[in-house]
Amino acid sequence: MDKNTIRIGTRGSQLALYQAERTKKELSEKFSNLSVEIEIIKTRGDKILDVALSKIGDKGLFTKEIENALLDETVDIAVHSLKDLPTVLPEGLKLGAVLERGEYRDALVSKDGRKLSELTPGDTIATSSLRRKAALLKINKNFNIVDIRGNVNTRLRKMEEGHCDAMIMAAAGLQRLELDNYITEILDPDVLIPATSQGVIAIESRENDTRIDEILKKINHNKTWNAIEAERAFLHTIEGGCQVPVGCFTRFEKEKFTITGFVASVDGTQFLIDEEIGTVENAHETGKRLAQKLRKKGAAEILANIRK
Ligand SMILES: NCc1[nH]cc(CCC(=O)O)c1CC(=O)O
Repeated sequence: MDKNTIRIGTRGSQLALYQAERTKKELSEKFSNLSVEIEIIKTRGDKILDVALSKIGDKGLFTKEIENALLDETVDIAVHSLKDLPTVLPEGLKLGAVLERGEYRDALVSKDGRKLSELTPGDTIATSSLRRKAALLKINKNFNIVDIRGNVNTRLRKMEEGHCDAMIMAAAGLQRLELDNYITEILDPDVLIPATSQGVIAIESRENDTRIDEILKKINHNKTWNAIEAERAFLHTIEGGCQVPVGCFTRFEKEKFTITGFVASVDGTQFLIDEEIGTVENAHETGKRLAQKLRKKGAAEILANIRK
């Protein structure tokens, strides 16, 4: 293996390619004689386009084939949207680094420019995320929520064709594709708490690959790392994946941060929310504590009912 080359494994979607290119740029800026190559790998999630994500119920749907390439040493690192990466990674792999977090909130994209507060029960709002669905139904139980799949461009086209009046997407995804002009409204966490790790680009690497560890150390963003340590510990302890209505976000104030998390029933009628304050030294424990707090309030029962 040429020690001046680093091969990035990524999905071929426009968003994934943007993220891989961003990583390549950061690597090239820090290591001028490193040759960075991008390898596109197709995943099962790219092939199944007609089933709601929450119904496939398969962790690592968008990551498994890429992780196998990492383990086979066909590639050296893999770039993902962190929110698509399960909290437990396959044996032999680890989270190597994260890039500075971008916009972490969700965005409303509506066909005629109306904001969320201007939408009425007759309007159809598309999202395939149970987290977004629960939060919308909590705001108005009569909203008509429908599923939608496909990449960002496909979704925008579906809306134009009449599939829905509005939809919710991660603002970061739209921004990365330079589609921010479609954003009608950025939704603050008091309206919709984002997904764990939303807006974070992650680099997965092999355990015990010291050459890669040395490289990744230089591009890792520490503050983002601390935030996602807390958020992923929360998600792991609550035992939520992308198949359950769970979310959290972290705000920093100097050395301290506050993590706010929620667990809800799919219809939004049960909605538990709480927060914890932590420091960078105990980020993991803080996230875990928040999950335990919500479990005491009944989070486990809410989630067990959804999984039934
Ligand atoms: N689940 C798909 C996915 N994974 C990452 C992003 C956007 C980028 C990010 O959140 O980091 C999206 C699109 C969306 O949720 O609208």
